[in-house]
Amino acid sequence: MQERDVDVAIIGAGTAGLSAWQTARQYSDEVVLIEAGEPGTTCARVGCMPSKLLIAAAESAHQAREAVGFGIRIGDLGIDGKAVMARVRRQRDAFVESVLDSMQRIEPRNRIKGHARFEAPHTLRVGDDLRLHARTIIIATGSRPHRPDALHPAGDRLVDSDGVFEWEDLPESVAVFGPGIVGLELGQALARLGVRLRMFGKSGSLGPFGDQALRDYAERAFNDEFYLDPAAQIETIARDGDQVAITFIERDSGQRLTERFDYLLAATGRRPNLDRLDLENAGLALDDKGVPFYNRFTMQCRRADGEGDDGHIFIAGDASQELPLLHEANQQGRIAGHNAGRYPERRAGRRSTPLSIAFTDPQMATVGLSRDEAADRFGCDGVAEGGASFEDQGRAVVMRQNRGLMRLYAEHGSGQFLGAELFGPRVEHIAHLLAWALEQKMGIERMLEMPFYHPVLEEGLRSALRDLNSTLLQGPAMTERCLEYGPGG
Ligand SMILES: Cc1cc2nc3c(=O)[nH]c(=O)nc-3n(C[C@H](O)[C@H](O)[C@H](O)COP(=O)(O)OP(=O)(O)OC[C@H]3O[C@@H](n4cnc5c(N)ncnc54)[C@H](O)[C@@H]3O)c2cc1C
Ligand SMILES: NC(=O)c1ccc[n+]([C@@H]2O[C@H](COP(=O)([O-])OP(=O)(O)OC[C@H]3O[C@@H](n4cnc5c(N)ncnc54)[C@H](O)[C@@H]3O)[C@@H](O)[C@H]2O)c1
Repeated sequence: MQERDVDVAIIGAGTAGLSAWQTARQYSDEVVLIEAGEPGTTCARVGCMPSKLLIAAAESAHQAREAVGFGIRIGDLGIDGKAVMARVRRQRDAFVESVLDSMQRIEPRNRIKGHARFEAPHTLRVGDDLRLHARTIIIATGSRPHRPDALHPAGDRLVDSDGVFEWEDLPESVAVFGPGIVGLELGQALARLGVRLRMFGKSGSLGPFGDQALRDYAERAFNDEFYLDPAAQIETIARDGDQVAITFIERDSGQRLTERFDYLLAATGRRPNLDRLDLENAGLALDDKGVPFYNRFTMQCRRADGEGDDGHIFIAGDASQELPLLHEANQQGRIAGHNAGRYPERRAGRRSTPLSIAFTDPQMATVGLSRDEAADRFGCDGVAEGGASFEDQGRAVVMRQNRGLMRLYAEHGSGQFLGAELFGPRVEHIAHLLAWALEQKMGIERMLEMPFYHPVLEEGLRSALRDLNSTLLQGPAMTERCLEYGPGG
């Protein structure tokens, strides 16, 4: 058994692990990055990038179909599934390659291949042949798709998001289980690429929305394109020839139907990769799901033997189960890297405004506090709500993308902006403006003083802000758009 002493050992070479390495390396030459699987990060291999590549192809098909609404005839639409998947995989490989290139900056002796697990609080066993003694350790092991037992009867026809990007051709049909962000992004893209699709959820949840009005609106909008039942009644799932047969109660007719699909796509959430780390040897306090308690400003895990969070083990990225998003993994990795590098000194890192965007059409986004979180913090009477529809918004009408709704929350009295849920065309941009406004701690009146061009989608945001301002009793209600701001403004 080879033994080695290091200053910082980072488990997992994903986005969080790489950003942790980059920062911890500023403090020591002895910072090792351990990777058990294929390097290249979840984001580039099976996450953000390949999913957006599939969505881009689907958008193109959708625009071609929609062109007729502008008086433009394109003729018969042909979708070459093999070519679509070839481009997805080719571009995906290029993104992975760029990550691998940047990893070359890490000295080979500090890149360790193998599965790491704890033998003791300061000792990691990597594979069969290496034992590492580390002054500090960062857990950046990411997450993996969860496949509930109920879906296992689908056998080898059961895939998850990792499997989709290995397809060499588009299937004829897919049943998607889970209308979360992964299910909606991939499901809508597949439907737009001509795949026969049904989407089944459980308990009524839909994407990231907490606001019932947005959930209802989004459910209707998606159902215009493909079958979606967020609270589905599934009776049986069985392997049938080369397919999977699903018996379910159809949402509107109440009929019992049995349909066959090429694949059952499990988009039923993700679980942190903490179960094979032998965390019981790490001396950490764990919650009932086995996730370490940690301080979100230092990313320092709490020791099992005390109340404090002053241990030498840190956590970052999807493994922390806080907000499984790329920019969060990056930020958490940076904080963990700095604190592990300069341990035992520690500093609180900066955590930015919560921001999440689903690349569906219309897009879904959440910023800052949800309505329930705002009510918990300020009391129900302390929170004002306002909103606007995209249905009559000028620029959205021009583009034939006038579907969607915005809900904004602010604090009564101060007029402080608190958060928003958005469903609408390209709301990724409005979500960023709102996140930046939150970072600046802006009030609704000040946000209304910002410039708004004409005609742009952001004028819809102005309508929502006006509505919220009048609920706050800080300004007049919006009466008629055109009179004040020009058509649709
Ligand atoms: C389909 C999909 C689409 C997504 N789209 C977006 C998006 O558009 N925008 C966005 O912000 N986020 C998106 N995400 C989420 C985003 O990809 C993740 O939040 C992010 O990649 C997490 O990074 P990470 O470093 O925590 O984990 P990872 O990149 O998964 O890295 C963890 C690494 O640890 C390794 N590892 C695990 N256990 C061990 C061990 N014991 N020993 C050694 N190595 C180990 C793993 O092999 C892995 O390489 C998407 C996710 C999915 C699945
Ligand atoms: N655009 C993005 O930023 C993006 C894209 C994809 C993923 N992500 C990240 O990945 C995380 C995981 O996404 P996800 O969609 O896999 O998980 P999720 O937890 O958001 O959604 C899972 C969905 O599956 C449903 N579900 C659970 N068990 C089920 C069952 N047996 N049958 C039917 N439905 C079931 C849940 O009710 C929920 O609606 C997200 O929270 C997000 O942070 C981000």
